Amino acid sequence: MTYKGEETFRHGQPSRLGILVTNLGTPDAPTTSALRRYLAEFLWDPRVVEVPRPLWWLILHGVILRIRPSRSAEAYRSVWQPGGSPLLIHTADQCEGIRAALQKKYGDNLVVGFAMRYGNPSIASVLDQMQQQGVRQLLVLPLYPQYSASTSGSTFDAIAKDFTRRRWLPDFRFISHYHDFSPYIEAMATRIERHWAANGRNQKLVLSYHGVPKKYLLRGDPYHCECHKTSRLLAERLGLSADEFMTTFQSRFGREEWLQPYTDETMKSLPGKGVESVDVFCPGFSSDCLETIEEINEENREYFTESGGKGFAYIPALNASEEHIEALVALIEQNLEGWAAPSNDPETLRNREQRAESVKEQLGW
Ligand SMILES: C=CC1=C(C)c2cc3[nH]c(cc4nc(cc5[nH]c(cc1n2)c(C)c5CCC(=O)O)C(CCC(=O)O)=C4C)c(C)c3C=C
Ligand SMILES: [Fe+2]
Ligand SMILES: [Fe+2]
Repeated sequence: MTYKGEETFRHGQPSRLGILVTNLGTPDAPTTSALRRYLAEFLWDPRVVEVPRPLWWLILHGVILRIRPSRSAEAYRSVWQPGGSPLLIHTADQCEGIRAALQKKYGDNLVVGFAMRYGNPSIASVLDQMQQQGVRQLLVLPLYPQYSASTSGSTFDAIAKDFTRRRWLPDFRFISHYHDFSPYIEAMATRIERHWAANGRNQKLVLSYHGVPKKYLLRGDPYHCECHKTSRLLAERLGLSADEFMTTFQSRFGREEWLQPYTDETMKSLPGKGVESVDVFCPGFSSDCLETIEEINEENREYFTESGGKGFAYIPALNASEEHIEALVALIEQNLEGWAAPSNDPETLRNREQRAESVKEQLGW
């Protein structure tokens, strides 16, 4: 076994602080073959589907990967933009926003990159680049406000797996969640209030989160609890009473029970309960993506209006908005505490190189 390292290492090389922003990942193209590749990687992750491997392999390869890729490709085609998948575009913009804000303060001794848990750019490729840039202190921020083993936990696994192949590991910090971080709550409240000021306010605010199987909650995953806490803090900040907002769970996958209430069933039943208009916001999605643009703003809008609902407004995700970037930068800075950006002034680097050379000379190397 040879570990990855840099044979050309020089002591006078700058060392840097790295911020790695990650998200879930998205297919490379809205085609059946690209979706098969993406879904095969995503759905084989044991953090995502907790079914015994041999049985799951048969179901995944025998059934799911034969049917789902072409259906999902069609859905992705409806949201695809000239620059690619919305999730990728927003994540790249967020990374740029964070980089601009942090480099203004810390200079280029701090580097910011983004990677995807599944697909491209891969975590391994971005960590390679960071190693070449001399990153010796690494902070990882998965853009999942609420912790779930299937998302944040899985991202940690991917980093840890990458580290098993490296010789020189950096100092390492990992932000596993930020569901109650007040600048994040404030950014969402600003977004919603601005929407209300421009478009008026509907009868109920529905806060829809991606679901997970109910058994994950029963096995100890804090995701459900963190979603409800985010909703409570947001509602408190907006001054909403209990009947003015609700929390629902979307994107069910497979046949078992997932977290309830389901967003789609809620949209079908609300008009019959006297709720004629809704605003929908998705606090768990840091970027708009297939699950918000197509599933909420197209599918669920249709369920609501076909069931007699009159007004349906989708409030876009935080994306690369100024208030979101500010919140993420505040989160990063809080987690950088005690990590001074390294000093890479030319004189320090020259001195370091000279000291190393004199040690080598003494040893006759
Ligand atoms: C935000 C948190 C997310 C959690 C929790 C989550 C759990 C989860 N997801 C699946 C299955 C699928 N999810 C899909 C898309 C998707 N999921 C998230 C986020 C969370 N998933 C995002 C941001 C996206 C969109 C990606 C994009 O490219 O826009 C898909 C793929 C689409 C499809 O074929 O429907 C699947 C499949 C499971 C099983 C799960 C929890 C166990
Ligand atoms: Fe998902
Ligand atoms: Fe979906």
